[in-house]
This record gives sequence, structure tokens and C-alpha cells, in this order.
Amino acid sequence: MQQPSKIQLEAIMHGEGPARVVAGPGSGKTFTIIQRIFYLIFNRQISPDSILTITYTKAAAGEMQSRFLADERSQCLTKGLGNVAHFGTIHGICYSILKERRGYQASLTSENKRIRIMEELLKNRGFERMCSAGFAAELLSEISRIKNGISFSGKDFGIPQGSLQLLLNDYTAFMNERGLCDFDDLILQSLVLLQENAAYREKWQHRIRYLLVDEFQDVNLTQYELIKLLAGKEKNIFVVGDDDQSIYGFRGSVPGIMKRFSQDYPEEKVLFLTDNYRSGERIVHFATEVVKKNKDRIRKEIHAGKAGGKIKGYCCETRMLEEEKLLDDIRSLDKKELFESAVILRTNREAILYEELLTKHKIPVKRKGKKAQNVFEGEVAEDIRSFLKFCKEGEKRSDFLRFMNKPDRYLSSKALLSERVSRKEILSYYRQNKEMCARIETLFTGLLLAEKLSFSQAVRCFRKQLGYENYLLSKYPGDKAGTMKILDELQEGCRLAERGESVDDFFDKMRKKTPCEEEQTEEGITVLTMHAAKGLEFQSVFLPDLNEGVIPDRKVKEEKELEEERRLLYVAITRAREQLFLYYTGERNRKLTRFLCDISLPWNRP
Ligand SMILES: Nc1ncnc2c1ncn2[C@@H]1O[C@H](COP(=O)(O)OP(=O)(O)OP(=O)(O)O)[C@@H](O)[C@H]1O
Repeated sequence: MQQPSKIQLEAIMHGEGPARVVAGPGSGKTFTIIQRIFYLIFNRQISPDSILTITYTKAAAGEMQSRFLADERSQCLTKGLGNVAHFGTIHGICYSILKERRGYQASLTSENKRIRIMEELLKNRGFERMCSAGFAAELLSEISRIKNGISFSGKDFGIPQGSLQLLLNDYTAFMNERGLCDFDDLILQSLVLLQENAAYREKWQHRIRYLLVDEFQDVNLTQYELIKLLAGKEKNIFVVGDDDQSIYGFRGSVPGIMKRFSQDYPEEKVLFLTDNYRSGERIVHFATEVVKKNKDRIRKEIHAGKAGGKIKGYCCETRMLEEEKLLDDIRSLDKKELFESAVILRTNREAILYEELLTKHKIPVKRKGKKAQNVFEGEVAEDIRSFLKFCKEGEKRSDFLRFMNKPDRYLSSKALLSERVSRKEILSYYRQNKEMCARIETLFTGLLLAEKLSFSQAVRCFRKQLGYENYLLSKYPGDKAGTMKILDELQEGCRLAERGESVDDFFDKMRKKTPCEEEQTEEGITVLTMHAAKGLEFQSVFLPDLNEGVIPDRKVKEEKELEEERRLLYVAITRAREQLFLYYTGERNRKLTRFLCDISLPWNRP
């Protein structure tokens, strides 16, 4: 078995009271937490049932639990005491806190459903033109900031500031009236419940005698308040985190939370886990050079536990040369190395494009545990739903607005004079413009036809005859296969509609069918985003597109946000065990990311 280092041992054997472990990447945080749980159970005779470990994601909780159960010491626990330690996310714990309380019946609303609700509320307030899933998601993230007491981000949403507050009120009223709640509500409601109900609070404090928190740097302030309440007067709270890996600012986390803990618990024990067991020395030094430019951080010296580590940087004249060099480098790996390597990108969309590039060049890509998408959820499904509702159920203005300019027909909402859309009215509005009139006639011919067709045939008409398929293909040029797959599955799925069934009922029914997890885990190189790479490690890591505008993202301007972008790059770099490959392009005067500009590294031309 792996032997803990002296400092890890000190953390593992910490007794009572608050402790804060400031750790670097690859320093064995998970290992330390698991060993501490065993220490508490076997050396301090703490009942496993009263130990709770909070992780940031469900996947991390599952991973930690299986590592705990894989240790043979856990076997005698299940046999002997009949209970085990608990692992869960903060949302999971809050759900239990609320559920146990008699009468609590709120049902948790999925992200997709929240987006649909927000779209509806936007329409009700007269913002039809701005209504899209992306815009609704951005507003919801702002609402989340407000609910968590974080100041307004300053983003310009193109709507008056007062309207944002109105939308927040609408959203709260909508959720309350229907007994719905979202992830923020889970935390806020649990917090209020525990604050107001002393007996219930004490019951939970008594139940959780030892609280361990992983990835503490990503906890937001409301979550932190709740964690403090659970820790209660005994304060047996053990938090582990790396402020340099705080990358969830958009969910309200702040790297300063690690410092805040020490203000709230001045009697804390502080320990620094600074030996990196994962990466070769050169990679550790390089990563440190990158992150140390951030001002808002706890200073720490990370030491490499292993010698070596290879870093190669390439400045490519064109995007095409960059892709070719990346492909060549990946091809130079043997099969085993390939399966243990990853290409890491800034955004999801880029990850999809790179996955496609590799597949096109016959490089196997791993799709591990990826959740199959329910095609009846999302933007495309919403467009199709509006189209079907319009054709089959009353030609409503709000439905028409959603699809009328997909593809762009240059139709203005001003041409829609009444709640029920009339072809005549629109034609009369554009009577001076022959081209527009021809376009409108073509659209309405298709709509009239679709009215008489089955759901599935109508979807086909929308795709092919009315140009929706080509519109999507030009919107997502890099994801042709994905777009066609969604459209095919939606069209096929619509065959399941029953005679006389309303469009909304049918879509709701189809949305409830949970898609199964993709069973096979193909062997190949992993392609993922910087956010998703957190907590993972790979033998070789490839980082393409290290250009200004990509990282930092072109929208990011403020110093605080720039520091978070730098941390993202740090997370990506520190995933590499042995080899790190970096690429950027100088095409059309594009520049290397500012985060690497002043770090000495030979940038070779391929
Ligand atoms: N004392 C030790 N001796 C040898 N190897 C160790 C020791 N502690 C941890 N390791 C190894 O170091 C690697 C990193 O550990 P772990 O994944 O727990 O790091 P982490 O701190 O959670 O990393 P990160 O925050 O970067 O995701 C693992 O392969 C682990 O087995």
C-alpha cells in the first residue's frame, strides 16, 4: 500500500477541531481524505455513520466511495458494524435535509426545464426576439448570483436593469406556485430551515460529528454558511482545497474562501500538501511559473516528487499546420500511451470539433461515461415543438417568432400584428417588397402542408422543405454528424405520437424517457474541456489553440476573471504526468496567450 508522507500523515491524524489543508495539484488530496476516514474509525473509534465527506460533483463522490470500499479495511466495517461512512455532494445533503422534514414536497427542476421556464417568462415580458436557450441560461446564471448574494456581474444583457429584477421575481413566483425548486433553492432553503429550527439543526449536527470537505476552493458563500452550520459548535471540520484550482467563478465560488475559513476558525490547524506526486519536475516548474502571476492566491512552493517531464511548444503558421502537427504528435504515441492521454480544450464546442477531427483521421477517441442526450430536450427540440404547435394548434404568435427566421427570412416581429398569425397581414405589411412576399408565400405553403401531415412527416417538411436543416448545418459547421443525428432521432421519435395527442403532452412524455448511459467505453485518447479535466490525470496532455481570444476567452476583460482563466490553464497543464504538448497559431496575426508569453520556452516551428 502507498505510504503517506510525513505531512499527509499529520493531516490524516489531525484530531478534533477545524483543519484546513492547502494542497497543490497531484499532492494526494483524495488519498489523504480516505486515509483520514479510516483513521477516525479505527484509531479514534468514531462511528462511520457520523462521518460525512462532501465532494463537488456526484462523480467525485462515487469515485471516492469506490476507493474507500476498495480498501480491505472497509470490508470488516460492512461485516462488523453494518454501516459505512457517507459521501455526497452538498446538493445531495441538502436534499436529505429538506426531504426528511415532514411536508416538504418541492421537486427539483432540471437545467433544461429551467431554461424553458425562463424562455416563457421572457416572452411574457415582451422579450421574444431575445428568446433563446443560450440567453435564458445566461440570465439564469445571473439570477443564481443574485440569489447567492453575489453582486451583479455587470454583464450587458441588452435589457433594462430593472427588467432583470422583474424576471427574477417572475421566476421565483413561477417556481413557488408550482412547488418547484432549483439547485440554489436547495441550499438556500436548507440554510433557512437549519437557521430557524434549532432542534432540527442540532439533530443534524449530532448526526454529522466529523465533516470533511474536498475541493473546498469551489464552495460558494451560501454553501459555506451551510457547511459552517453543519459543523456546529464541535467544529470538527476538515477542509481540503487548492485555491489555484478554483475555476467555478460563474457558479459563485471565490478563491478567497480558503482565507475566509482561517478568519472564521482562527484556532484552525493549517497544513500544506505541496509535494506533487503526479507530474515530472519540468511540468511542475512550468505550471508554477504560469500560476504564480496571479495576485489573489495563497503563496505556496510546489515540489516535484518525480524527476523529468517533457514539454514541447509549437508555433504554427496556420491553423491547418497546427492540426497536422497535433495529429502527428498523437500518432507518435504507442497504443498504451494513446489510451492514457488527453486533448484538453477551453470550451465544449472546441472539444466537439477536435473529437471530430481525430475521428476523421482515424484516431480512436474515448467517450467515457458520456450521457446520451435526450433529443427531446434542447434548442432544436424547442424549435420543432414551436413549429408543430403553430401548424397544429392555433398559429400562435409566440410559436411563430421562435422559428420564423430559422433560416433567416428577414421577417420582423412588427409584421405580426395580432396574437394569431395571419399570412394576409404579413403580406400586407411587406406589400412593397416582392422578394419578401415570395419568401412569405413559400413559408406558408410549407406550413399549410405540415398542418395535414403526421408529426414525423411535418418535422421532415420543416427540415427539408423549409430549410431548417441547412440553417442548422451552417450554424454548426463543425458538427455536421451531430446535427444530423439529432434531427434524425427527433423525426423518428415523433412517430411515437398518438392520434389526438397534443404537442406539449407528447414532448413532455418523450422528455421523461431518460436516455440510457452509453454503455461502451471505447478505448482511445480522451478529448475534454479544461473544466471537465479537473481531478483527472493523463500520461501525455495536448493543449492546442493556446491563442489570445481562446484562453483567455475574448469576452473576459476584468482582472478577477482573467485570473480564473489563468487557473483554468493551470488545471489543464497539471493533468500531465510525463509529457505536455503546447500549440498556438500565428495565422492572421493571432497571438500566443498572454499567460505563456513571458515564460521561457522554445516555441518550435513544425
Ligand atoms: N504519499 C504518496 N506516495 C506516492 N504517491 C502518492 C502519494 N500520495 C498520492 N500519491 C499519488 O499521486 C497522484 C495524485 O494523487 P491525487 O489524485 O489524490 O491528487 P489530488 O491532490 O487529488 O490532485 P488534483 O487536485 O491535481 O486533482 C496519485 O496517482 C496518487 O496515487
